[in-house]
Amino acid sequence: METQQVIEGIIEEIIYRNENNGYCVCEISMEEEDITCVGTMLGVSEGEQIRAVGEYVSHHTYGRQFQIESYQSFIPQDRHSVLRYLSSGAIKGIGPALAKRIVKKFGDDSFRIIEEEPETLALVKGISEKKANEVANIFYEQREMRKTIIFLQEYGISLTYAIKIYNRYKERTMDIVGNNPYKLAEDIIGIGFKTADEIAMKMGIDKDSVHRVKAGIMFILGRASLNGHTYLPKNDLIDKAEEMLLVPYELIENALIELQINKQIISKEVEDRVITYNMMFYHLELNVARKIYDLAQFDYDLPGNVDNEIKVIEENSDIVFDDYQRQAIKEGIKNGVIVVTGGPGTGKTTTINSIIDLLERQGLDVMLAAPTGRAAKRMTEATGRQAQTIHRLLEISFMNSEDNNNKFEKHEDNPLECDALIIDEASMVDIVLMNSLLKAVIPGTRLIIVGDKDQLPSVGPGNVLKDIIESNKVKVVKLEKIFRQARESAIIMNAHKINSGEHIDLANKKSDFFYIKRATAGSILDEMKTLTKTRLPKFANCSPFDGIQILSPMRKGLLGTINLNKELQATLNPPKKDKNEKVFRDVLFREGDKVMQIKNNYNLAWQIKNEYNFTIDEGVGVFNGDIGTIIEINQYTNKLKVKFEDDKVVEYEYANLEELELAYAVTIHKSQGSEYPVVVIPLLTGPSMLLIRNLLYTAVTRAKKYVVIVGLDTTIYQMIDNDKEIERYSTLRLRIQEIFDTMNEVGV
Ligand SMILES: Nc1ncnc2c1ncn2[C@@H]1O[C@H](COP(=O)(O)OP(=O)(O)OP(=O)(O)O)[C@@H](O)[C@H]1O
Repeated sequence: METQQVIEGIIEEIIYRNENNGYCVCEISMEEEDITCVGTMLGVSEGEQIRAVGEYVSHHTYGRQFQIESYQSFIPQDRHSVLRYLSSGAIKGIGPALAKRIVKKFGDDSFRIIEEEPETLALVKGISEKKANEVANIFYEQREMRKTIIFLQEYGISLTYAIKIYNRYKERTMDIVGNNPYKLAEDIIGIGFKTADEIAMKMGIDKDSVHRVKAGIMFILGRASLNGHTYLPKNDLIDKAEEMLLVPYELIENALIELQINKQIISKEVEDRVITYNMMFYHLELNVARKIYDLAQFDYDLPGNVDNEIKVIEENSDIVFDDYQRQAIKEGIKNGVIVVTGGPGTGKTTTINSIIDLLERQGLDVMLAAPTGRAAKRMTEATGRQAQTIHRLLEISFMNSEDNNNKFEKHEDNPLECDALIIDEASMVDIVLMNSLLKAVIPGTRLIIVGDKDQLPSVGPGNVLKDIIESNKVKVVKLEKIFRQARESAIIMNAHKINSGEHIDLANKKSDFFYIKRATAGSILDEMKTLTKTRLPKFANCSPFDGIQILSPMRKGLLGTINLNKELQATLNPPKKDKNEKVFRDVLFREGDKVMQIKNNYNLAWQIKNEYNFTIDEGVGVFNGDIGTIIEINQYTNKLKVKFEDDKVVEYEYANLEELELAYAVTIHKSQGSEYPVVVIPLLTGPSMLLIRNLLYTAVTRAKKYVVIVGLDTTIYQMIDNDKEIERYSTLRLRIQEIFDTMNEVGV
């Protein structure tokens, strides 16, 4: 492989340019040869002199090229280049004929004249004074842009980001960044506090700068939200800020005051302690609480013959509802908001189906949605009606990645048109999504929230389902009975035992729940390989690419997902001559690999093609937890194609590979809301905060047909005994209580 080199030359021709992202292909003439260069170059023009750093690469069609990583461009000096530059159209209003006349008159001095004495330009035939000034302005702007890009690169900012930054701030860039580089962390997606801090340190900005401390505090609150919290106790926040920023306490206090004045954060006293929110999360909780209150104010009449109708349903389905189910059905019809919660096999789906039946018999419109594609698909199958993801229900609009707003077409001004909305797998809904959802639900719509409160909370911030239940302000029906059919499943029975802290019987081999004792990480790894490669595919009639899923409590360690994926990739999809590969950061992707999308991307386009390669459906949006297979890695287009379930094919630019992970093994956290025919769980040791009951409960309840646990029984029992939950800082419960109490007091 050739290494980095520096080239210098004149841009002879711009062959292609994408004005949005700055991608450019051009011909550069150097002393000894002409070379095609590709890379990100903003606003360069023919005739400019360029000094670029990069490497020579070989393109399958175009041959040897120079791939530019960073560059500086200079205003041309010699007559030929000046003419070339001015003729290229780089300066609007000057074409080849005028360019010739300018150069004829001023020669090498042309640029100095344009810049310093634009009025003199008017001496050239065909240039009015007005035009001369316009030319001077454009020239000035281009010079500023060039200077800005060089300025940003000097602080180690890559070209791609330099261009993003310039496009955002334009001629104010140097002022803004020079004054407060931390602004970049606020405004530019992809630049976080750490990068901004590095830039600031290179600029010699004082470690004690208030901008730095404020940005650091916002970063810590942002990181907390990634861990599921909507706030941090103020003392915690201060400790973390002191530790990370290494600045005195008073500076942090001052920054907190400034942030509060600017309404970026808010501190509140709650139950004898002061807590601090990023203002956005505070408002999200308030809005959600308010909307739940508004919806709950509606009471609906039960149809007079409701008991008869329930009886008909019972006769048709050959079951008798238990008291809680009957209560849930009636309350679901009567109330503005209701939560139906229960573990696996307790009859949630059966209950929802009856609610839908009864509502539809009254001529009412019912909509169904769930937080993930997989959960929505299951809901569709279980109810026989179309369920959608919440994102699709709210009609995701094309989202500019620079602008996080306006994600959904449905909101308060364009609400969902239905009489009842049923949300399944509600434990996965975070505060951000709940807020977006409730914005689109108008009072007068019944909201029926269904979920298992004992599952792990949502990946995103908040503890929405539990908080709503624990507020005690909204009607909640807990289903507890495990029905006969479900009782036959050891998976379901063991899940309930685990949830109530009871030790499970690991000796029973004749069921759908298996335990294989292995005492070392190495032997567990070996077992994982044989299980997924041969034993389970034969036994369960499905493959690790489609049906068998390994779920690990953690990412790190020999039995963490990172290592398991490496090992299983080598076993299940070993290297082959005709299989292309791509290394991205530390991960090697290979054609044939099983992968998972790890964030919601509303813009990513997908297509479904038929056997003749005609597109039969297309759309946008690939979501966290979607699993697929890599079908192509193209070294020349720098793209990787994944086929997801439902045959949706998605093309990833290499730069977006951070959205994909290998998925032979995924963390239990990531498996929430998904179900797989066969779940294999390695359990040996791990950080004690991960060896907890509801993690095991969530893992086991992901399996439809078989669970196989490989490891140590002592670890399994340790998890069952450990009913600690990972703490989530959230105050939605309090906000709901507050609003109901306040409104009741004022007699609304
Ligand atoms: N009242 C009842 N009498 C008899 N069987 C019932 C009753 N209610 C539900 N069942 C049966 O119990 C089983 C589990 O019910 P259902 O699928 O509704 O539960 P669930 O809570 O949705 O389960 P999961 O969360 O695992 O999907 C089903 O086979 C269903 O037919």
